[in-house]
Amino acid sequence: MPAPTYEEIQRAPKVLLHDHLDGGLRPATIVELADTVGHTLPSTDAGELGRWFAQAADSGSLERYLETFAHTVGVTQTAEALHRVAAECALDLAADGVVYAEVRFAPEQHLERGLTLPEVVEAVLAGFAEGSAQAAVAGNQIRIGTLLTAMRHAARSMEIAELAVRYRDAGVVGFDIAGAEAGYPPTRHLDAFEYLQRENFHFTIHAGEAFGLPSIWQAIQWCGADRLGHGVRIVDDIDRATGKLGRLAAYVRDKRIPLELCPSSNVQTGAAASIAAHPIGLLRDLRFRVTVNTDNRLMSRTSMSREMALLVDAFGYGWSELQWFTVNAMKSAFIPFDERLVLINEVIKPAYAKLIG
Ligand SMILES: O=c1[nH]cnc2c1ncn2[C@H]1C[C@H](O)[C@@H](CO)O1
Ligand SMILES: [Zn+2]
Repeated sequence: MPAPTYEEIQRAPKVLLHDHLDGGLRPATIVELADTVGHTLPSTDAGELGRWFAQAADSGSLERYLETFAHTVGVTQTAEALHRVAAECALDLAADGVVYAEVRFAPEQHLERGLTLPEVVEAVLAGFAEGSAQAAVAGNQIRIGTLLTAMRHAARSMEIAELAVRYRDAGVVGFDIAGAEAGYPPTRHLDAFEYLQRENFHFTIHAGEAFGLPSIWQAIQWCGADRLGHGVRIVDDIDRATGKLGRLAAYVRDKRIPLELCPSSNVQTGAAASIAAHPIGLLRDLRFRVTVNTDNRLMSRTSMSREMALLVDAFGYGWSELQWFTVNAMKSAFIPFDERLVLINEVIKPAYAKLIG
């Protein structure tokens, strides 16, 4: 059977669990928004700006990669701007064939021009709703769940966790912490995670990206994370020659803890040397609960289709592997079980059955 082409992958239903709203702005939108608020950009040409983000993010260091967000966050400080970028995010994902996405952002980073935390959340939720409705009219059905992120270097995680719970019936399906990992362990935010567990809420934690096993161990065994944002460094607990798992890696696999792997992003921040050398190959072979994600479409100049196409090229994957990643992601989503099943049985499986032939 011939390898899936990029165009075919784009038409296939895909599920995305790890995508940052402020890492996915369209370059042309950044230029327009910057103009209206007087924000200075490295370039006011959309093409050049797009290339600048990718190059600046290609630093080999998470800290330097994160510096590029000053521009996307800088131009999204009003309700109108947040609404617009959320709507465009929904449209862009839907046009790429994503049928279910969880998109995250940090409300505390959008308060510079006087918005309150609830106003930030409401603007984004309204933008996702509008973009999803427009996409449906164009024939691309997408459902978007929102994750609220707290910045791990800051001290607002409890407040953001409460905000997420407050909006749980309005489209917020989970919570996360992000930002520089080294020096900011997950247990710094233990009170927020314990609160969320008492509320029967869901959360993922960025862990095992720029820092290794202690971060993953804390995220799971102290904080109770449902999923791992990246988690790629779990390979440090696996003997690559024999495939023998250490106790933490065995626990992650036994418990079917989903890994939100983001291949291109990991190459940019130095967590993997190349796509071909990315641990996703090993982790899939060992049948961890692997999912494929974009992380930041702007900084990585990527999309769900592109991430999958890169894996097809590097590892020779076919439709059955792409379906496996997609079903894994849908099983691991934070929406209710019955709603996940509907998407798996009525959208994903029928489409891949046709592709597999
Ligand atoms: O891959 C990442 N690791 C840690 N933090 C990240 C990553 N991608 C984006 N962020 C940060 C920068 C954003 O401003 C923030 C909220 O989306 O999350
Ligand atoms: Zn991320």
